[in-house]
Amino acid sequence: MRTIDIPLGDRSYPVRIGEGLLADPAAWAPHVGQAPILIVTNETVAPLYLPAVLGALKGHDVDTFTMADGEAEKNWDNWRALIGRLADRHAPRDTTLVALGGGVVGDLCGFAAATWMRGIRFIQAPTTLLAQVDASVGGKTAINIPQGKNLVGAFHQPAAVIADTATLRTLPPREYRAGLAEVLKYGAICDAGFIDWIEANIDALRAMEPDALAEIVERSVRYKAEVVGADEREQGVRAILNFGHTFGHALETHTGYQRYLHGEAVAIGMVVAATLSESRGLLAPGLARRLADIQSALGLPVTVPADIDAPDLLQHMKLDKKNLAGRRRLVLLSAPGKAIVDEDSADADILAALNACRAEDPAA
Ligand SMILES: O=C(O)C(=O)C[C@@H](O)[C@H](O)[C@H](O)COP(=O)(O)O
Repeated sequence: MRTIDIPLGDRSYPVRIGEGLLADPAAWAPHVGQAPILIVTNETVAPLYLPAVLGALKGHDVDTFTMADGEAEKNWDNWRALIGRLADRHAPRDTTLVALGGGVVGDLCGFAAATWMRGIRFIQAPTTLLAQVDASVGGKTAINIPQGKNLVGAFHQPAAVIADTATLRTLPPREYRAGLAEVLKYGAICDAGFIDWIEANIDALRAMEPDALAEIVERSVRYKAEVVGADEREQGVRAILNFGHTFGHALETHTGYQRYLHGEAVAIGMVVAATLSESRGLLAPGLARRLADIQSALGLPVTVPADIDAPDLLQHMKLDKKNLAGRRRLVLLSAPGKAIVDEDSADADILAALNACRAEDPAA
């Protein structure tokens, strides 16, 4: 087991990464006391991993809350149902919530933890690649509303992250690929050498080779720990973690959270953001093409579909959380591995970048 600390003063916590952690009582023991535990999970994950977690937590007072699977479930109805369960069970303030699942479960469970009795303890037990490398770390919790992604939420740090890398072996291939988009994001914004590493290891990543998986989870968490440790509440540098997300969130919102997995939308968004960086003259030509080629090789989408109008996406971007004082703020690149926050892209620049990223083959 490897441990990476998220350095946040009295809100610091460990991210524990290893094979078989969910079933290991020793992985849980330091983070759960004698108070009640409510495990939040979904219908896909529950049959696979709930028995192991219940076994590891034997002797504790444990209840479970199981929701349906999918991004569209990160909504008011499930938040209300989860809060209702806590109320029905008279859950005291020392209750621990456990998010057992992907980013949707983690974000919704975290938001319930942030809001029940003004904030209770929770543990992230991420079972998808995307949640292990990104969503479970950093304390962003939220639900989606029809007007926009993650628009209702809170910063609420977990007490620990228990990332069992054995769970990645049961991931549907599409879910796994979606997680790779957030992995590549760290290369684009933090470390050009990581882009090189990913490019050189495409076959190993496609084959889900254990060493390659261990490398991407640990490296990604280290990049995220550094950024979150420097700026917990996104007052500055943390915004770079949003590279590709302004466009990705617009795609997700526009399609009702039904068409794309989050990582897929971010993959398209990263290509658009890199294309815009190049057309604005901020970034030397070539990286947008390179990111698109890597993503295509990893089985990720890279183009804006023909049936989605660029002005509609621009409209959704008005509610992006990075915007300040009526100014749109975008995360762009100035070099491979170097992100900047830009306030000067005009509507016309953005529309041109979106249209430049249309599929060359209209059937694609
Ligand atoms: O942790 C962050 O900060 C991020 O922006 C990471 C993103 O990859 C993640 O999808 C996050 O939940 C998006 O947050 P939002 O503030 O854009 O809703």
